[in-house]
Parts: sequence; C-alpha cells; structure tokens
Amino acid sequence: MGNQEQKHQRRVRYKGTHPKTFKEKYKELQPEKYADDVAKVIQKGNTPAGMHRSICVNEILEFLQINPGQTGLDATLGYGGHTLEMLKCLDSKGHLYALDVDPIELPRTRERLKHLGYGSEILTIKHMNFSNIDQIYLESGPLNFILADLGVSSMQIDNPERGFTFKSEGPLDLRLNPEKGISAAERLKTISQDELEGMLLENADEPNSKIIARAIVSKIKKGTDISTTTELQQIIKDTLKFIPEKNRNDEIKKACQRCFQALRIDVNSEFEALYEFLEKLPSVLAEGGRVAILSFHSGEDRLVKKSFQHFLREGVYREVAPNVIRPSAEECNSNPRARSAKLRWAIKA
Ligand SMILES: C[S@@+](CC[C@H](N)C(=O)[O-])C[C@H]1O[C@@H](n2cnc3c(N)ncnc32)[C@H](O)[C@@H]1O
Repeated sequence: MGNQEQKHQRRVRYKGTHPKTFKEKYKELQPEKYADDVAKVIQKGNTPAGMHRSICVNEILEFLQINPGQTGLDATLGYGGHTLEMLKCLDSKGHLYALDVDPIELPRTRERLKHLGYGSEILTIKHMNFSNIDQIYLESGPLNFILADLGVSSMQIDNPERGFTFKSEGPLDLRLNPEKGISAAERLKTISQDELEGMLLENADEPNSKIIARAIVSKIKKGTDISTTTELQQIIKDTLKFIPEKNRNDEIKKACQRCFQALRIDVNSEFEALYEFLEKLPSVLAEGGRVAILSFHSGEDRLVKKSFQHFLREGVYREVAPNVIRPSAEECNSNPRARSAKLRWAIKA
C-alpha cells in the first residue's frame, strides 16, 4: 500500500529546475509536510507561498502584557500567527476573539489553529469587518487587549487568483472579501478621471496620478476592457515610457505598486473601516485595556496617530505611544515585508 501511495503522489509539474508560480510551490503550500523546505525559504528572507510571517511579534506581546484569564481580540486574524502567540499567553484561561473579512483564508486558519489545540472553548473566530467591533463587545464584554495588523496577508498577495499583485497574471479583483462589493476592474469601468486621479493621490501619493488616470479612463472610454492585473500594469508601463531609461523599470514598478495599493484601499473601503474601528475602540476596551495597531501605509498611520492623540487629550486614553515603533533591522533583513511597518499603542484610562 505504501508503495502504491508513493506511485500516485506525483509532484506538481513545472518547467525548469525550480517551481516559480504560486500553484507550483507545492512544498511551501504544505508546511506541515515539508517543514525543512519551508524553514529554508524563511532563512533566505522569503515568505513561503500560502503563509504569512507575523511582524513585530515581540514588540506587540511586550506591550499587550497578556495574562491568563483575560479577554482579548485579534481584529485581523490572517494566518493566525499573532493569534497563536496571544493564545499561548492566555495559557488556556480566558478567551480570545478573532476577526477577518476574508472568507477564503479564514476557514483555513480556523482549521490550522484547531489542529494546534485551540478550539471554541478558548477562541471565537468570526467572519466580520473590524468596523463592527461594537458587536463583538456585546458578546465579549470589556476587552483587556486588542491587536489590529492592518492591510493584506502574504497569502492574499501571493495568490494570483485574488488579483492583488501585478507580478502575476490574474483577475483585477483586489477584494479582501470577493463575495462583497465590486472588484477593482468593475470600479474602473465607471470611474471619472478626476475621481481616479484623487484616489491615486490620496491613497498612494502617486506623483504621476494625473497622466495615469487620464490613460486608464481614456482606454475604458474607447472600449478597452481592463480586467486583468497585467492589462493594468501594461497601461501604466506605456504611460510612463517618457521616464529616462536608467530609472524607468524601477519607477514603473513603484508606480504599479502604488496604483494597486490605491485601488485596494478603495475597493475595500479600508480608511473608512479603520476610522470607524478607531472611533469605537474606547467604548469596547476595559479600564486599563491595551490596544496595538500595526500599519503599513502613511495614510493609515496618520489616522491611528490622530485618533490616539485626540482621545489622549480627552482623557479617554491614559497613555499613548510617544513615537512610532519600527521593526528591528534584524527583522527587516529577515523579512523584507516588515520594512514599512509602523506600530502604535494606547492604554485606556
Ligand atoms: C496583515 S494580515 C494579518 C496577519 C496576522 N496578524 C498574522 O499574524 O497572520 C491582515 C488581515 O486583516 C484582514 N483585514 C483587513 N481589513 C479588515 C477589516 N476591516 N476587518 C477585518 N479583517 C480585515 C485581511 O483580510 C488580512 O487577513
């Protein structure tokens, strides 16, 4: 039987000596089975396919000071890396709530955590937007600690079917919850040039927002369908042809990153959700309750900083982080995705 099983378990076929696309990376997609190979990928400073490496774990745990018996919330479950560390601190006493809007990754993370021994007696996972944090409070009561690790997970970015990256061909979707709202492709179909220019500027500080917006809207008006990630990338490339050759490729890559980020923030109403979450935080935190927020974008960090300072002046927060906390150089070297992370915290009075 053993031999027969081996016969049938063919490796995924790919061209060349190494798997390149997401689907071909079958070892990385089965970390339980190929732990050594996954460890090698991490050692090289990469994130294995289908996995997310949690950022600023030590800094977050040091601040949250989680004690067994407490009640807390991970507002952004993702791969469950931070959740797992918080559960360890609870030591089977107390309760942790965890939320995510992503209906694709959430069940996988729930299964993974259940497999590690964290079931509903200690962990409640809900498919919910963190802007509705007040609904959690009705069930949980005052929360001793809260974490929000904003943005997208590596599993979402790396899966071409989700359309988060121009680096591989996929549908231009960019929704964290593909079951709700409209995709980025649909959004572009009806957007005006002014609105798109404003979106690129506000959500991503795109210096070429005007000409990129003009090029996209003019293509759509002429009947061109921009339905894939690479179609959008090609329009940005063509528009920025005027950039001197020396810097062109680099500048185009950065422009693509900014445009995809701007669209993602827009289709997921990310600023609106964060604003609502920040407004509701004081009413769900226990006295002395602690909140830590990890952001990856200057617009998000500005919102967090403003809200924390506002509630500090009002006496609602007793203390807030005097300065933004950045991941260590060591962490950034080992995980380049940590480089743009900014951590802020607040303690309720
Ligand atoms: C950076 S990842 C979190 C990674 C996680 N801390 C870990 O260690 O695995 C961000 C997650 O937040 C989710 N998310 C983003 N905005 C959200 C919102 N408004 N409400 C709930 N979840 C959200 C995303 O779907 C994604 O899974």
